Amino acid sequence: MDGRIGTVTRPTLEEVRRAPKVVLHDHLDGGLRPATIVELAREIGHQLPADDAESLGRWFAEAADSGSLERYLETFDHTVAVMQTHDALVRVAREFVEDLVADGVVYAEVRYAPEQHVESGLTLDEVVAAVQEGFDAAVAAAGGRIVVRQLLTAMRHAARSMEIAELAISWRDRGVAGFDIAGAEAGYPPTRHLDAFEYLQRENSHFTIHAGEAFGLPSIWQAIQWCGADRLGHGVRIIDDITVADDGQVTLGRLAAYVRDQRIPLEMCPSSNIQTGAAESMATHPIGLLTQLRFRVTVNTDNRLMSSTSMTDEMVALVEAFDYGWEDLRWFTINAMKSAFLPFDERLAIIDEVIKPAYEELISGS
Ligand SMILES: O=c1[nH]cnc2c1ncn2[C@H]1C[C@H](O)[C@@H](CO)O1
Ligand SMILES: [Zn+2]
Repeated sequence: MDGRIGTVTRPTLEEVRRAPKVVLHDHLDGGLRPATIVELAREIGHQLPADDAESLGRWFAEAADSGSLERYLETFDHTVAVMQTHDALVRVAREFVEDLVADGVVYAEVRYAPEQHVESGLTLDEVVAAVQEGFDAAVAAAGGRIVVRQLLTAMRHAARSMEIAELAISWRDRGVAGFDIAGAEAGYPPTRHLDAFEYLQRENSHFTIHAGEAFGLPSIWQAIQWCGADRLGHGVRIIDDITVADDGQVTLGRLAAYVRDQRIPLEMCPSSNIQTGAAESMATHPIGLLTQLRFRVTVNTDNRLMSSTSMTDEMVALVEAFDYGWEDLRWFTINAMKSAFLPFDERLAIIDEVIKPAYEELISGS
């Protein structure tokens, strides 16, 4: 494919890979290299559903393609199992960032739940330190081509969110930019963790909440209006508060209007949504309408291993589904950088010095 459709030039896979990209929603335990899982599992005697890297990669993609968030989440048992020691965490974190660099990502917020990595005796603090060590090594090796921050996730079915929020604050100047809750959404509303969110607000910290993925508007409403989320993880179901009449007239309900008016960032993860049943297909994914309505849409991978994807692949899939061009990809990228949990001057520097000049060149050359 040479990228030309009629007279319009479509961004090609290789061009998109070279373009600077920003990811705000990418799980550390959802982005291991299959070959690394095989090696680490062998070291600790963990039984995997496949023995070689290629079949294991395929197994993850197929098992995660289940149409249900709960079943999708079961696949993490195998990644979390091999991430229980200092050395394993350092390695996984280092390789994760190496893969982001190779994919052209210039800024990443990487999340995981420290409470899931203490089975072999590491403390929560040691878990965060090991991940940071891996990130630092890969960032140094990349020579400044990427900036990476951790987001600490608490599992919504568990009861350790306050502890994890305190951990995020204790690491706030050492690589941790914020907090999140994840896991099964139905039955576990965000308000269960209100004390943690209120604590973070009092600390002038930042957090995002997985909401509006496997459950609808009440989850989004609670995340924003009760818990004070800065961003929404997924947020796809905000579409339930938008009506499009036969004549194309669009009406926003009060919650959708609030999300758009307040420029609340939506961390959209199209491929993941198709696997968990939150969206039917790329072509019908709500990201199309939400982009058209100028919500603050960002594009993310969620779990590169389970969705067998990358930032480049997500962008290219959107280009193919919605005929997006460079201006659209730049808009997604700047939206994401504006929404990062990084100080304003640092966000601006990446937008002005890295993102804009690169897209300017891509746009003028297309
Ligand atoms: O998309 C998701 N929704 C809810 N939970 C998720 C999603 N992707 C990953 N997780 C869970 C499984 C991981 O073990 C955990 C921490 O990264 O977060
Ligand atoms: Zn997620």
